[in-house]
Amino acid sequence: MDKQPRLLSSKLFQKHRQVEVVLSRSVLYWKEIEKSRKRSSCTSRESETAHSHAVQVCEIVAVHKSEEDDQGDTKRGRLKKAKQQSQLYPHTFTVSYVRRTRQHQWRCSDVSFHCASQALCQQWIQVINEQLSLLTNRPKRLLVYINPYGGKQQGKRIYEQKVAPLFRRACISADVIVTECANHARDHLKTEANLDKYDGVVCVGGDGMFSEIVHGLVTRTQTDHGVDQSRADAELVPCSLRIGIIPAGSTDCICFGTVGTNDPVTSALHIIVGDSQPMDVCSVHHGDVFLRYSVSLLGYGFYGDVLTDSERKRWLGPARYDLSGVKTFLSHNYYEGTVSYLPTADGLGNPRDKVQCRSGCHICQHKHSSKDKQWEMSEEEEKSDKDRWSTIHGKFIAINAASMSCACPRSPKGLSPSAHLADGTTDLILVRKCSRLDFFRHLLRHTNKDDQFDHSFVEVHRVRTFRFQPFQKQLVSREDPSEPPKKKGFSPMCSGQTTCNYSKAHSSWSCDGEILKHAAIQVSGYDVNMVKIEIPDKHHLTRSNHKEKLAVSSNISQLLAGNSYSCYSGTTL
Ligand SMILES: Nc1ncnc2c1ncn2[C@@H]1O[C@H](COP(=O)(O)OP(=O)(O)OP(=O)(O)O)[C@@H](O)[C@H]1O
Repeated sequence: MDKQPRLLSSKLFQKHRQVEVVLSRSVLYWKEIEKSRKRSSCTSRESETAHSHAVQVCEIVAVHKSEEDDQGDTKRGRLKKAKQQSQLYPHTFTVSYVRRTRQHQWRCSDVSFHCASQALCQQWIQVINEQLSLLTNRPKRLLVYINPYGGKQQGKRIYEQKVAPLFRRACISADVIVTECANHARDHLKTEANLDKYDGVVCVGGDGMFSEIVHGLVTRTQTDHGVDQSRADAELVPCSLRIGIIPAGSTDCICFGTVGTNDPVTSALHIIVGDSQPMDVCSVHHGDVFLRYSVSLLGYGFYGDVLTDSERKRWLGPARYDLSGVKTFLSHNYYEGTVSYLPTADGLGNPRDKVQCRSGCHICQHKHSSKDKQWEMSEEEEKSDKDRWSTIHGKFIAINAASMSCACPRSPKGLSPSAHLADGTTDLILVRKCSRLDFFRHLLRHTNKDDQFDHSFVEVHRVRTFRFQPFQKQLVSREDPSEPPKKKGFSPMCSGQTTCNYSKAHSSWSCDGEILKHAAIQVSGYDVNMVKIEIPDKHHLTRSNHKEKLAVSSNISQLLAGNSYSCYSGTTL
C-alpha cells in the first residue's frame, strides 16, 4: 500500500461489496472490507491482496459521474441485494484507468463506486480530477492526421472507432485532418498549421506517415528558428511538440519498437496519459542538398530494392512486402561503393553488447545529461578528430543504418537489437557480397534468437555519422564478363554455396519507408531528442515488473518522470 498521505478515504460500494477506497497523490486503492475481515482469522496476507486493487493516478484516464447500474449482475439473490444497496448508495462515479494485458497491450477499464450521498460522490470526482490536473504532461488539444490509404486502408475507421472515443473520454479535443495526397500532412505542418494551439500532433498511419510528420515538424521548427537545413553540420533546434502514432500502416515498426505492440488502443492510451520517449533524428544530405530526416531505418541495397519494388505493388496491401522481399532476395543484387563513418566514443555500448534500450535506459539518460562534462568532451573530440573516420570500400548486398532496433512483429528483436532510441548514434550494418544461402541465413536470424551479426560477411559499427558514395559505373557489372547479359527481374537460381551475383549500378536508399532520389548521401547530426513521441519504451518490462510497479507506486512516477528529462518540460510532442 502507498505510504503517501491520504487525500481522501471512504467506505463505498463496488460491485455490491463494501470497499475501503483511498486516494493518495499517486495511487487510487480499494480493498474489500468484508472479505478481508472474514479472512483475518487466518491472517493470510495473500487473501487481503487478492481483494485489493491499486491504480496509479498517472494511469487514470478519466473520472465521471455515472448512472446507477446493477453491474450486469443478473442472479436473483444478488439483484435483490444490489437493489437494496442502490437505495442506500444511489450516487455513482466511475474511474476509467489503464489495465495492462498480455503482450504489452493496454486496455481502458472502468470501476464504479457507489456513494451514500451526492456530496461524497462529487467530492471524489473533484479530488481525483484535481490530481489529474496536476499531471502537466497530458495533452489537451491534439492535431490528428489520418492517412486513409496506409496499410489496409483502415486509418479512418481505426481512429473513429477505437481512438476518438478514448480521447473524448479523456476530455482531449482533437482537430482531425484526413490527408488527401502524399505529403499533405508534411506540407501542412511546414507552413499552414497553427501549432501554438496544440499540445501534440498525432499521426494515424504507418512509418511513412510518421516520417512525413517528423519531416514537417522538424522542418517547421528549423524554419521558425532560422536554421539552414541544407548545411549538414547545422545544429538543429529541438521540436516543442510531441508526436503520437496510432498504428494503421503495413509495418508500423516505429510504433512496435517503442510500445512493443501495434495496437491502436494501446497507443491511444499512452498518448492520453502523456507518456513520452525521446528519439534521435538524423538528417540525410546529398552534398549540400538536404533530403530528409530519418528516425528508424536507412537501407541501401536489399531494403532499398524491396521498397522500390513494393511501391509498384501498393494495391496488394501489406502483402506487397512479402512478394517484393522474395523477388529481391532471388535477384541477389550487390552494389559497390565506399562507406565512411565516424565511430562513437567508447562507453556508448556497442551493437553486439546485448544491452536493450528500455525505459530509463542509462545510456540514453547519460547522453541527455548535458552537465556531463566528460561526455561533452568526448563528443567534441569526436567531431574534431578527423583520424577517427574509417573507410570501407566493397561490394555490399545491404547497407543498413538503424537508429533504433527496428523491431516489428516479423522481426521481434529487430535489425539491430541493441540500438538505442535516444543516444545520438546509429548502428551501421554492412552485409558484404555473399552467397544466397549465406544471405538467407543472415535474414533468418532476424526472426530467431541467433546473433545476425555473427557472420564473416556482416559487420556492424555504432556510428555518429556516415557517408556513402556508390561506385560510379555506367554498365551493369557481373563477376564473369563472359556471362550472357541477365534478364531483368529474377536472376537464375544458383546453388547455395556459389555466389551468383551481378548488379545494377545503383540501388536506392529507403529512408523510414520512403525512397530517396540520391544514392550518394551523408547522414549526420544525430541530434538527440529532436522528437519526443508520445509512447514510452515500457514494453520490455515483464508482467512481474508491472506488479512490482503497482506495489511501489512512487517508482512509476519517477520512472515516467525519468522519461521526460529532455528538451521540453511541458506537454511537448
Ligand atoms: N491521402 C493519401 N493518399 C496517398 N498517399 C498518402 C496519403 N496520405 C499519406 N500518403 C502517403 O502514403 C505513404 C504510406 O503511408 P503509411 O506509412 O501510412 O502506410 P504504409 O506504407 O502502408 O505503412 P508502413 O510505412 O508502416 O509500411 C506515406 O508515404 C504517405 O506520404
